[in-house]
Amino acid sequence: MNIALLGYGKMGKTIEEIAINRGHEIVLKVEQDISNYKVEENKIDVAIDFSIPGAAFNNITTCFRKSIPVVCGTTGWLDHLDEAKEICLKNDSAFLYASNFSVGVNIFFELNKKLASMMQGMEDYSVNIEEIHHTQKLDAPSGTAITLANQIKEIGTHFKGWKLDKKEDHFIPIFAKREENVPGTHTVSYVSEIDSIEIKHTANSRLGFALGAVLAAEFLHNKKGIFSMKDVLSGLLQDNV
Ligand SMILES: NC(=O)c1ccc[n+]([C@@H]2O[C@H](COP(=O)([O-])OP(=O)(O)OC[C@H]3O[C@@H](n4cnc5c(N)ncnc54)[C@H](O)[C@@H]3O)[C@@H](O)[C@H]2O)c1
Ligand SMILES: O=C(O)C1=N[C@H](C(=O)O)CCC1
Repeated sequence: MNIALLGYGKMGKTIEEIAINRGHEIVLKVEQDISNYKVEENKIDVAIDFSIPGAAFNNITTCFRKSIPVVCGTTGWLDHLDEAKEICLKNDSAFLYASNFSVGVNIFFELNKKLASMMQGMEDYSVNIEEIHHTQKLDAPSGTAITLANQIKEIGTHFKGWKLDKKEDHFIPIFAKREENVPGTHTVSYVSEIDSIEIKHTANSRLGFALGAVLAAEFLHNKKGIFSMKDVLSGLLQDNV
């Protein structure tokens, strides 16, 4: 498969390594405004965007208008996600967005939903989310923490949303910490006076994110429409998802 990398930073480089190992070719690397590149000259099968919040929407929709399917992992631009999906469908293209491509985190998402259902009505417990990432990260809270909070909100209907770094009635607090060289750690805690229940995912490197993104690109090749990591992993996480 011919892959375009939109963003060639920490993730772009890790994805390149895995894609080549899996027999794919990187035919384009976009590192600045996409209008400076001759995208159509490269016979791209799938584009993978891990860029910056301010560039993702333009990168992605430029590809849709050229009928190039896009896998996107860039976080911090979700206000425009629905618009991007509309542009994808209008142009008969394909799109797969995930706040986190790691298989382990996608299992963790399912555990989060299960635990949130079990904790419904347990009024002695209050929930909070902590995310820890490296100090270069541009957005806070992480996209993954937002996904976790939205999952809890959908199940615990009394929640109105989430708040960053503060506790407020009817909102799920997300505490964002930045520490050198941390690829990504997420903890969901339910705390009462008597005890605490925690589920935690720790990424030991960026390889899991990158492998998931390449698996998603392989899945999206020759497809049309909007997909999620659940579609990619449905065979793998068979019974319980
Ligand atoms: N979904 C996931 O699984 C997942 C995992 C890791 C990181 N991320 C997200 O991916 C994004 C990138 O992460 P990273 O660690 O590689 O960051 P990074 O800072 O290492 O790399 C970003 C790259 O984008 C480039 N860039 C700047 N402007 C651009 C433009 N207009 N078009 C294309 N590229 C441009 C920069 O030069 C830089 O090299 C972040 O939003 C991060 O949150 C998501
Ligand atoms: O390194 C990052 O930046 C990461 N971003 C994603 C997020 O915001 O959830 C996934 C984890 C790593």
